[in-house]
Amino acid sequence: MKISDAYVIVTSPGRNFVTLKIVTESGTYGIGDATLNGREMAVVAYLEEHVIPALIGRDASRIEDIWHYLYRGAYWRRGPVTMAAVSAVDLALWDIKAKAAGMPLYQLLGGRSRERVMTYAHCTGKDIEGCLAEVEKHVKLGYRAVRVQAGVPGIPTIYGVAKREGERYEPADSELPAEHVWSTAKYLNHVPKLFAAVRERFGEELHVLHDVHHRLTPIEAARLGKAVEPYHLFWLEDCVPAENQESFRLIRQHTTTPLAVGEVFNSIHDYRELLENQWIDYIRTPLSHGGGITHVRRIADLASLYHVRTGFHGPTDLSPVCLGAAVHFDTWVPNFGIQEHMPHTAETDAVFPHDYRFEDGHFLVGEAPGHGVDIDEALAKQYPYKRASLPVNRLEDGTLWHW
Ligand SMILES: O=C(O)C(=O)C[C@H](O)[C@H](O)CO
Ligand SMILES: [Mg+2]
Repeated sequence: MKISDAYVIVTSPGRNFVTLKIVTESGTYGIGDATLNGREMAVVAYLEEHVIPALIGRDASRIEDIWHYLYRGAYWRRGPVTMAAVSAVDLALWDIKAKAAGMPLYQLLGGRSRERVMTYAHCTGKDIEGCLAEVEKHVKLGYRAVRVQAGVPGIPTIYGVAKREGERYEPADSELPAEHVWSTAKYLNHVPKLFAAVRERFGEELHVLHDVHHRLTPIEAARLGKAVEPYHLFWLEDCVPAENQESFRLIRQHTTTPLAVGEVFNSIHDYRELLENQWIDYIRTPLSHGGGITHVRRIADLASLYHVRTGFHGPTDLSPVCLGAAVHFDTWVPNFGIQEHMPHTAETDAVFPHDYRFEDGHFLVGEAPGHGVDIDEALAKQYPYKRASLPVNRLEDGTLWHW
């Protein structure tokens, strides 16, 4: 099982994706997602300059040892670029191990814990009516859970809302960062009205989620959590920037709205106080940013001690490789909660053939050995990399804020 070759494939079938391919002497190969939205080429450089040369000749079956070699052995630990690279190696090695065992990945992890994986869709509108129309569309498609984000009067562009009605939301929409304007007061006054309208139109059964995208202070987040309690959200996501884990103590003291955190985390250490103090309800770190299966399953196990469940990040800026591996993980992990689902474009799906399926608001895992996702390298070459950046956010007086 010696690693004989490894290389990076960058492709942009509608948006940029970075894929690591690891090949063994026997010809068995695995692929991992190394995409970090807006910072793709930083991960490519880290992989090509520092990781791949050290992988050649190693035993691909020693996943645990290679993980520690890349994490502990690097001296410069953690951080999104490093951990995206480590994650890609880990996902590719689990793919190889499962293929060598002739098993779908979920079997290797411990087998099925459920028949299907509940997903949530993004529903966005420039105003409440537009958003309700999107919810209606997604309920008809079979979704049991929807994330709702609507434009706020007086704020020209806002996180999570598509530029045109009916289009998909794409955050990395310009070569250099676009500048958005933010008003906490306008937002806080508007959001409860959105949820009141959703409950009135769709009743009590639909699971409803919302992403604050790190924009509030702890006391503002506490106010929002309390204000939306009557609409019993499935979760309120990233209500404050979480570098200071202690912030969640205050939020938790004020509200029973469930809290989800962690799409920008990349280590179990980012979660320790949040979990041990039972300040959150869902962990969001995707396999392609949190150190792959080897590390994220440790986070999930720690979370399970505190009744915390998984709700992995699943925007279009994670490739089908990450999503495919996530569907295996979600099928196995005992403390599964929900899986985010933003459908990829047809071009992306063609570059990454896969055997996971979407049906009736759920993902169904495939039975092919490995994680079930491949890359068509010839097709990938037809879509060259294009620089794209995430926006920045400023308060109305010009102060730089959290995007
Ligand atoms: O899907 C979500 O919950 C997000 O917050 C999406 C992020 O904005 C996106 O992944 C940034 O690259
Ligand atoms: Mg989010």
